Amino acid sequence: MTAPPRLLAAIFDMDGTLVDNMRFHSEAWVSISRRLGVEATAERFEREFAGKKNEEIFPLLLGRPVPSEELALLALEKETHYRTLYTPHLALMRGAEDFIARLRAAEVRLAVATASPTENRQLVLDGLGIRSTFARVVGAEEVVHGKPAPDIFLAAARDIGVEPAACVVFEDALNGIRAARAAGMMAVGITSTTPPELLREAGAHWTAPDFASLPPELEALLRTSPHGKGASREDVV
Ligand SMILES: O=P(O)(O)OC[C@H]1O[C@@H](O)[C@H](O)[C@@H](O)[C@@H]1O
Repeated sequence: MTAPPRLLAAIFDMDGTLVDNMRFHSEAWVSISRRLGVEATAERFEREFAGKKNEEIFPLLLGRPVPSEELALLALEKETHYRTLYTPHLALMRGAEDFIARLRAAEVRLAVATASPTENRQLVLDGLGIRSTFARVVGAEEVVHGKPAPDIFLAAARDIGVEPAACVVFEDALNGIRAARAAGMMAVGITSTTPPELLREAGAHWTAPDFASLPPELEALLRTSPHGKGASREDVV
């Protein structure tokens, strides 16, 4: 890869990245699929649907267009079930607090770009008291196309005033990694949900199990930030 001029912004996916919650989403998806009489596995949600918007997932799941009123009811049912399952487990991903503090100290701009709807964002970002950490939170309803379209990451970068090539995205979903690459950003695959080799195949430059075990290349990248200690471009390649 060609090294970016600097690291100026970090854009975080929320579900599966800032928090380790994808198994609760999958459980809620499997449960609503069963009720609707559709065969669907947790793996299908994690590999094929994760990162897409609910209005994109339900028509794929049901194999037909879903009118907006029906869609709103289905989404409410799935998301309410997910929140009931996940709320007792609410916690930041391992190492996230320290890593975010380091990014802030390095004056890296921070944003969240998530396919999750408002109430899910409230649960995680307000529930953990981290919303004000981010200069911008872009949600599903603000873009027409969910991941793997680049729209949500481009919107985040635009709103925080950083060119895509100077942004690094942290993502756990294959669709999210593809979206980050389509946006022209660097991509780190967090392996909470998907094996590292699949994330790399989708385009992740690096992978890590969590924020406490980030690869050395990322440390070098951090040194190219406004208050980093100064790494040469070659260190990052
Ligand atoms: O973009 P994020 O934060 O990974 O959110 C994705 C999730 O958003 C949820 O609302 C969907 O129901 C999930 O199936 C989806 O995976």
